[in-house]
Amino acid sequence: MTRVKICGTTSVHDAVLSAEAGADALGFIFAPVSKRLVTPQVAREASLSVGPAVARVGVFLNQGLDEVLRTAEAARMSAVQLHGPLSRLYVEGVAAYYPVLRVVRPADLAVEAGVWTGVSGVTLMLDAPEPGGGVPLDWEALRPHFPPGAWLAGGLGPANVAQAIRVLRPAVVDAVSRLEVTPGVKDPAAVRAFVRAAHSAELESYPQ
Ligand SMILES: O=C(O)c1ccccc1NCC(=O)[C@H](O)[C@H](O)COP(=O)(O)O
Repeated sequence: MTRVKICGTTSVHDAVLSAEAGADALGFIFAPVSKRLVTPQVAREASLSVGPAVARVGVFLNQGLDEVLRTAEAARMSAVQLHGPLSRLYVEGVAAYYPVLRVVRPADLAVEAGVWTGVSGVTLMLDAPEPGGGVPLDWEALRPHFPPGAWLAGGLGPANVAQAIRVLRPAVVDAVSRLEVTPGVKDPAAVRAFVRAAHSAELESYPQ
């Protein structure tokens, strides 16, 4: 079964809502540019409210190593998601402390898949060039380069997630903008429909 990450959690209420809907992971965005920015204090409270079976992913964009590690610790994150043009040394530095999702854009997928495949503690996540923008990717075109075990984001929602899963077979699907009533506030019906659609997607009928 494909697992689900619900990103852009900004309150205890929405953390519990996503967990009760069946989410496997919650994302907390600590990048100051985001409309879904959350404080480490609120993220910590939300993180502790969902129990140990739900992963908590701290999301960062071009932030200093020290800031990433301190924030992830303060917010009780279980993994860290890294966006931006970062050095291999930096990514490996974070991976020494937390499981890392290294986010790559479609144009860089083939090269980055080569760099990170087999590197312990680092998992590839494919996302649109503008994170949190709600724009879907061309899944068919990306299929030859999408590595087993990678995570998928970019314009996913209840209506298209099953098709994305059939084409790319990601380990985890991630979404935010199509699951909100307004940036940072979840739409309960959309969250539930997204988790249901992803968890029940059929893989057999799509040719590999
Ligand atoms: O969503 C944001 O505001 C954001 C800002 C800066 C860095 C990352 C951000 N989001 C990361 C995510 O994991 C989103 O869920 C992912 O980009 C998919 O977003 P969407 O296409 O809106 O579903």
